[in-house]
Amino acid sequence: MEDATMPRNLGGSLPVPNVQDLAGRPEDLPPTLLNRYLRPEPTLPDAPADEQEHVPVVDFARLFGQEEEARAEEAARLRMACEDWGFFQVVNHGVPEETMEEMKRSVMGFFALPLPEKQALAQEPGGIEGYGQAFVVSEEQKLDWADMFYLVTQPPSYRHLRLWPSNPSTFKDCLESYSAEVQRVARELLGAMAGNLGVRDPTDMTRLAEVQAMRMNYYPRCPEPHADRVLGLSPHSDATGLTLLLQVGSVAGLQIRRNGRWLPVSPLPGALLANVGDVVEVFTNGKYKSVEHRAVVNPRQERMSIAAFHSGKYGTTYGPLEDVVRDQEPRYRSVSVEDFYKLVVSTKLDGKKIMDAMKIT
Ligand SMILES: O=C(O)CCC(=O)C(=O)O
Ligand SMILES: [Fe+2]
Repeated sequence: MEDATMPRNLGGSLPVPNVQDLAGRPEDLPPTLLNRYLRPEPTLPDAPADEQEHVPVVDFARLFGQEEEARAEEAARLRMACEDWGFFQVVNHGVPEETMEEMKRSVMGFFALPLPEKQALAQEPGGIEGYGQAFVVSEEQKLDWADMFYLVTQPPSYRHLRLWPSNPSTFKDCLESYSAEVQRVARELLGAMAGNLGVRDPTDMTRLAEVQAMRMNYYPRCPEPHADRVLGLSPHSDATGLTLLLQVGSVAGLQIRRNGRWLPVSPLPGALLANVGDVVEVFTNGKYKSVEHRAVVNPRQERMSIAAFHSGKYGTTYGPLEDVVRDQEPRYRSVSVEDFYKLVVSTKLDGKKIMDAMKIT
């Protein structure tokens, strides 16, 4: 059934090879195909190892605890993280460890299934939900060394349960609990941001946690000598309100753009990595900026991650919040959520960043 509430056409992708399958038989990789993954020389350097800063850590339990001083301290850290980094690690978030571990196991179990079983849940043409790829729009563009499995998870009425795997048998229940827990964390964090920003009605911000989608990423190991010239995920900012990312194992791969360099991020055990999305940049009139990030591949080990994207409902509007703009000029346009998703797709097509399209010049 066609559902007016979700961007069903978002990210409709040209067919591309399954990368997990490709990585399993590197001897069959023809040069013309390999060429679609090999990137030109890097334009930004990596941050040298001895100069690497650490993403700020926000203690969720202190931020919402009883002790006033601790709350203020944590709120200040959150403010700094949002203004200066766009990324932060969230610890003591209250998502039960067992729920996180079970989610990781379920995702590992899913990607370990034989290809035909996964392909039974393949994306439909023009749709983003399901197993496949996002945003492949031209034969010329460089491809990511990854497969993904994308599901809309909240609110429950938005779900396309046909695409929810029955194997592993724990997957559905586990996704359901994990999704609700992470949505709670996102909602509370957005509420705390509203407090920091002087937004009088916190629901102006927390409505960005009403819709949730999960992108489960699988990055196969990439055979030498190509690993240095291949990316798992192209540089991008998230076209959502707030993202909460769970890395499945200890293999590193995420890098964020900071001070003109790529800075690797190693998640703390048990932490959720939060990042400000494009919609929060618009809501805050640019006070909090979405930050570009990418995933590199590993020549020896596969890597998986689970990104939970939070955004607003169809039928609402994205634009700078009155309480933030006050006597400033709005620097971003206000658009319907539907039009925002159209921009997401069209700015991908002409390679231009969506924020440029949203900015008032
Ligand atoms: O795999 C990662 O660490 C990053 C994933 C990501 O940025 C995304 O799914 O938008
Ligand atoms: Fe991302």
